[in-house]
Amino acid sequence: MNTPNDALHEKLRALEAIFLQKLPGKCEEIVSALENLASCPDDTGLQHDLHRYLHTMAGSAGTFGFEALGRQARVYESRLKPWLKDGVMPAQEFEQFRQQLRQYMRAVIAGDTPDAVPQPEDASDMLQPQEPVRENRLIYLVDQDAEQQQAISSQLEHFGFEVVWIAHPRELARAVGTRRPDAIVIELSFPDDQHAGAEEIRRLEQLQRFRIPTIFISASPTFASRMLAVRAHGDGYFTKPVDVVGLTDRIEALLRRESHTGYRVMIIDDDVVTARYYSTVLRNAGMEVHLLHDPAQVLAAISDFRPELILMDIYMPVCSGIELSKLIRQDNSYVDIPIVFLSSEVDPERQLDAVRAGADDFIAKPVRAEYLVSSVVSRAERYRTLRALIMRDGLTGLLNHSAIKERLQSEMLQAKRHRSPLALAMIDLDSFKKINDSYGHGTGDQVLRTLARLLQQRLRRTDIVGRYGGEEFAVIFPDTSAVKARAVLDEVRQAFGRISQHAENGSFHVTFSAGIADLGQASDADALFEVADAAMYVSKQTGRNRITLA
Ligand SMILES: Nc1nc2c(ncn2[C@@H]2O[C@H](COP(=O)(O)OP(=O)(O)OP(=O)(O)O)[C@@H](O)[C@H]2O)c(=O)[nH]1
Repeated sequence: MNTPNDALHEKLRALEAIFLQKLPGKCEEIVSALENLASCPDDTGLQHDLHRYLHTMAGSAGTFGFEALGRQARVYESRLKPWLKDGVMPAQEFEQFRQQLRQYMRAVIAGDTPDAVPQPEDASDMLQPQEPVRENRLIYLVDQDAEQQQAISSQLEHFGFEVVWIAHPRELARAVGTRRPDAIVIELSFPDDQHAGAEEIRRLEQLQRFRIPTIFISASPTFASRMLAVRAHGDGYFTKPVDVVGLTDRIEALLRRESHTGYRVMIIDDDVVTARYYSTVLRNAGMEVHLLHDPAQVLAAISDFRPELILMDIYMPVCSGIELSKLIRQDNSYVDIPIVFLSSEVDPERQLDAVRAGADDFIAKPVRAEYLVSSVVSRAERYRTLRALIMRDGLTGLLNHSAIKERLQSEMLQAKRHRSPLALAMIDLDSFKKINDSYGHGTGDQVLRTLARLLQQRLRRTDIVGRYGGEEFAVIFPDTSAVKARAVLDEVRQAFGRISQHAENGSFHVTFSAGIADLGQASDADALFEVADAAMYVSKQTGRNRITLA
């Protein structure tokens, strides 16, 4: 049976085969650039053409296992460089350079070079296959208390989790072996064994050799019991009666931390085969990759794809990578996207130029697949964390007021460009003042978090949810008509109304009112917010707990 690693291996082999097939053509390009230059040695355009071809060869050959060829191309590239700087080519030296390079390229075309047999790096050995993304997150709830099990299950299910109940820790290992859950919620102690929950989790970790995020629940608030959970590598500890909203929060936070992949990476490189090689490696590590071969499209591509990291080559035909980073950095919204040069440039001066132009890092080609993945992950992760701090609302974790406004503006532009529909919903909690007054501000905050999470869970990943103000939320539905958005949001409205909210002095239910506007009803983001807001007020005036189309 084919494993995911076999599949990656096959893809990389296929790309290597394409490189090999194109190699003679690339060598011919170098030879003809060389001959053009020989006929017109003072033409700086021709000098740069030859340099670019050699530079690309130096970077790509090593990547596909032709290490000696890559090294050799780099030697020729560095011999050419001082001439490029001064614009002068000493005739005799150039003639010697020309003879040697031509002879070497002919040998490569004939397959006579020291690395006629490529020894590609085996990227597949370094990468772990990724688990496919599952929409419904699975929780195993190991609990003997039927009443508590019922309360936890029904709340978690409201938030889109699939909950499977397991009556005793001894049944857990078999269940995990059959279907691995995203998280486990387990009682620390069982009547027949005080430590059964903690012990089973430790045993499972040894058996499976991987960690499943685990939260313990217990009647005991003591230091000793908590320590038992710590020693079983528990990620959370809740005492009974369990605060289900807090438990859901903790599970969400744990699962967000686990899924650190999925970063959006844009690769800008005119060398199609090399770019595909890197994209295959990154995709296999769970990232979303957008390949851009034409630098002139960069701003539209960034606005569409919203990369969390840009990898680019320094030498491209239309403009240099350094110029391109300056162009990207001119736009205020893109000053903080990490830009990493992936290039065979070895000249520290040029590397410094790149850093001055706003690059964050420099990865020298050829690069090991494992190194590429870890450099990308660490930079993209930091960017995501910083963005989250700047753009997210502290209470709900949703986009804050300015971020959702900015996002609506860019989504509207994009929708107009692609002639696709878009809807905007404004949502406002009903009689929220009364909830704060009756149950306290803390309980009010809990309700806000509950709605935030429900919206995130029930809507599509592509829908964008923000906290517009106090108890007001906004949802952008890209590619969706207002009528369709109303149908989807109405399901959320009904589900929200069914959730029972808990406070120290009792349980209660909350509803919301909403208004939905359509892209065609306004020309900019501010105006569209106003249209949706006015529709929301109609819902309030006509009895609340309803949705009105503008
Ligand atoms: N707990 C909490 N309350 C907030 C927050 N932001 C705003 N509020 C409260 O939300 C309430 C909004 O009340 P109103 O604007 O009078 O509206 P309402 O009571 O929801 O009534 P309708 O909107 O007419 O259904 C105020 O009491 C605010 O103090 C917050 O971050 N946390």
